[in-house]
Amino acid sequence: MPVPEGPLVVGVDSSTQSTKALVVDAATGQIVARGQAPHTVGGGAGGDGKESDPEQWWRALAEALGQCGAHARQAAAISVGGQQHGLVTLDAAGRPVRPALLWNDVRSAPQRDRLVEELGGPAAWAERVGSVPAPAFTVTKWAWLKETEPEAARATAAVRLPHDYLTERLTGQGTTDRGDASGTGWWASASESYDGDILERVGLSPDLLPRVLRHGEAAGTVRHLPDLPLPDGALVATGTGDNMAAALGLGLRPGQPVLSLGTSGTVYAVSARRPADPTGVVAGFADARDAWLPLACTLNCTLAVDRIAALLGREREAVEQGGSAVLLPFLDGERTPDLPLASGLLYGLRHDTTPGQLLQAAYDGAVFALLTALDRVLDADAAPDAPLLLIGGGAKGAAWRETVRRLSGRPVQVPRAEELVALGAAAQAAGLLLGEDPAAVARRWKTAEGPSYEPVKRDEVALERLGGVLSDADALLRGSTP
Ligand SMILES: Nc1ncnc2c1ncn2[C@@H]1O[C@H](COP(=O)(O)OP(=O)(O)O)[C@@H](O)[C@H]1O
Ligand SMILES: O=C(CO)[C@@H](O)[C@H](O)COP(=O)(O)O
Repeated sequence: MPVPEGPLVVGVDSSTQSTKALVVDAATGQIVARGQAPHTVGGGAGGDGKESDPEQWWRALAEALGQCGAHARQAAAISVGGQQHGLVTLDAAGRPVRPALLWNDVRSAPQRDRLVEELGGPAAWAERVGSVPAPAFTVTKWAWLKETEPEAARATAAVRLPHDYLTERLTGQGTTDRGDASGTGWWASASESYDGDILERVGLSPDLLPRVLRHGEAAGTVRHLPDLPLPDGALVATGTGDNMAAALGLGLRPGQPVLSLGTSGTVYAVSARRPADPTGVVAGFADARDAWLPLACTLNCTLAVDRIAALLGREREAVEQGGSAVLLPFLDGERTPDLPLASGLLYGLRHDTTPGQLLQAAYDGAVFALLTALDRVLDADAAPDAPLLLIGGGAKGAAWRETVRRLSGRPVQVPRAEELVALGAAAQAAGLLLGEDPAAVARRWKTAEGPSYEPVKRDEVALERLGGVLSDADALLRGSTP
């Protein structure tokens, strides 16, 4: 391995399933060391939620950094990208009051419906906040907590997002950034500030929230932390949500579409225009710089398809083409389309349907849900033939890639760099350290380079079949019948 040229920086991705840490040479983008440690997601008291212990994220960070050996101790700057939306409630001593409610916990669907109506409906939310909240959004989770666990809400002295929690443990300062703040539902994109009226409606004092840093500001420096292999005094960048970090990590320019296949499926692009989609399909996030990140997200992506592969007793690549089965893999309810109470649906079985075709149908269902949002995400700046940048753990799989090609009809590019969230965080840390634009840092590191795949003819028959089943099964998918 070549000797690093520049100062070393650390980029962290604290996502749903694990923490990944990279030590990167700020001059060249070369990955000098990496570490990864898993997280546990539990169902909460009733078993129907999605919760994780923030303390475990901290321990996972220590473990992942520990795996980076001496290199982490030489880092001059660090930044943390984290799963978006999660509600972290801390007591006066900074300890979690209860496990964090994660982005894919849909128990706050009734509170979401009420909040949308109270504020004047979807169009009013889109205009003011930039997004019509899904039950993913922090504001709906806080409303759920106030209603369902009032003692926990009363004991809360600070409210944080996952990346804020980790950043604060590094620096001792309560901070966040505009990218991740834009997924709370109480940060209004129209005014680029916390919305006092929304906070009042859900009974949350702004004093409990972190300060929103501007792009390029430092969150602080690493304080003395004996359990973490980082040097005291290293610079800490703002950090951001994982999708915003990946956009930085790709050095994304406006109009370049990204499809990310991880626990969540996401489709997004950077835009110079503030998004405000009244249908609620597109969340109008801010990016981690000064632009915007219109994004649509599904709850059921790689984990759901892996689960179906396991049920069928097949390897994830053991797909077969053909047949007429349709599988909507909405195992966790769904966000795109907005069906929080849905469960998975299988239709179109015949005597000759094979297990491999059923697995392919699960891939089709997951990719179809994401692609329905692609045109809404892209604005007038987007070239219709721009390649889809395929990232996330699923991008390593041929079955995912071929499904995306067949159902999108677009060229696909798969960046060789695998950990784009952690790389984006590293680029943010390098940008802070060197006084450079983090997206320019990532472009200098050539993170988006990788094999390109020509477009293939779009499989209109499969798309039509999927769309037909989705609309015919609407009543079933909207109901709570398991
Ligand atoms: N070689 C592979 N082929 C296809 N999918 C893979 C491969 N390796 C990992 N994955 C998928 O990647 C997913 C994790 O992706 P990742 O982007 O790390 O998720 P997250 O950031 O949500 O925790 C796993 O659920 C797994 O299905
Ligand atoms: O909710 C969203 C985006 O709005 C998700 O994309 C989360 O940010 C979780 O990300 P992963 O753990 O799947 O990376």
